[in-house]
Amino acid sequence: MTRHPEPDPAKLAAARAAVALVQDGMKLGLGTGSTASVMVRVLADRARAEGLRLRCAATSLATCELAESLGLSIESLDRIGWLDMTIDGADEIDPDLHLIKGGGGAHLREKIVAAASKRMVVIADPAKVVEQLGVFPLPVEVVQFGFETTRTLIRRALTDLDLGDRDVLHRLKGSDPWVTDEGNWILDLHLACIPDPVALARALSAIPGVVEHGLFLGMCQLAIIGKPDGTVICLDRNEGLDADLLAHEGDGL
Ligand SMILES: O=C[C@H](O)[C@H](O)[C@H](O)COP(=O)(O)O
Repeated sequence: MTRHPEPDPAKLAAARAAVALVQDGMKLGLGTGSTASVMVRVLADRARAEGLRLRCAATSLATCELAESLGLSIESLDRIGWLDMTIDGADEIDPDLHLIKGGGGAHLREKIVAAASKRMVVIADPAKVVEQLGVFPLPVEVVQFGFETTRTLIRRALTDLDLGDRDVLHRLKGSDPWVTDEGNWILDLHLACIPDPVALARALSAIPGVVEHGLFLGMCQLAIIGKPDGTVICLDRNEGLDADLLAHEGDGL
């Protein structure tokens, strides 16, 4: 039997709290990434132990493979239809619960699944909580055709938004382009800060070769931040971020 390393306690705490929200009969979206993988394991354990009848859609081939290997049955999103809840990770979370996602290149499918869900719950460790988005490079999925043209149009958009002359880097896997589950490439925008995420999202979406960017604005209703001591802080979009959490940001809590 394959042994898996002990999960990070903060991620595990967040995953357990999110899985506690799952009810029998629910239709679920399963996110992608290291935190979402912990959640899939916790979910599979609970589903097995309690005999939960769940219908799940995966946000990536990797999550699909993991979930099925643990006994969760995965169906296509279109077959399931609208979902009760999606549980996913994030690369950055700001005080309005706006997110940067796509560090693992899955943000296109993740956004489609989140848009099909009544509720998007994000799970993360404290390092993901920021006062302003943008330190994490913003992933943008682009079609391969006209790649350099699209990159130039993105650079122009950044200049128009006064974001300066920033690196717009082609994501690689070794020396080859990173290819998404949908067969596209990714540009990582090293912006340092994003003062107006709404304006940037609008500008990027208007560029023809852009398939999807990693800004998730107004999609997440609840963020569950796990702490290394096993406790969690829940951040509801309507209530804003916990001041203590922001004060501890960066020092590992
Ligand atoms: O493309 C990947 C996803 O958006 C992930 O949910 C995000 O990158 C967070 O991943 P992790 O939990 O591994 O930090």
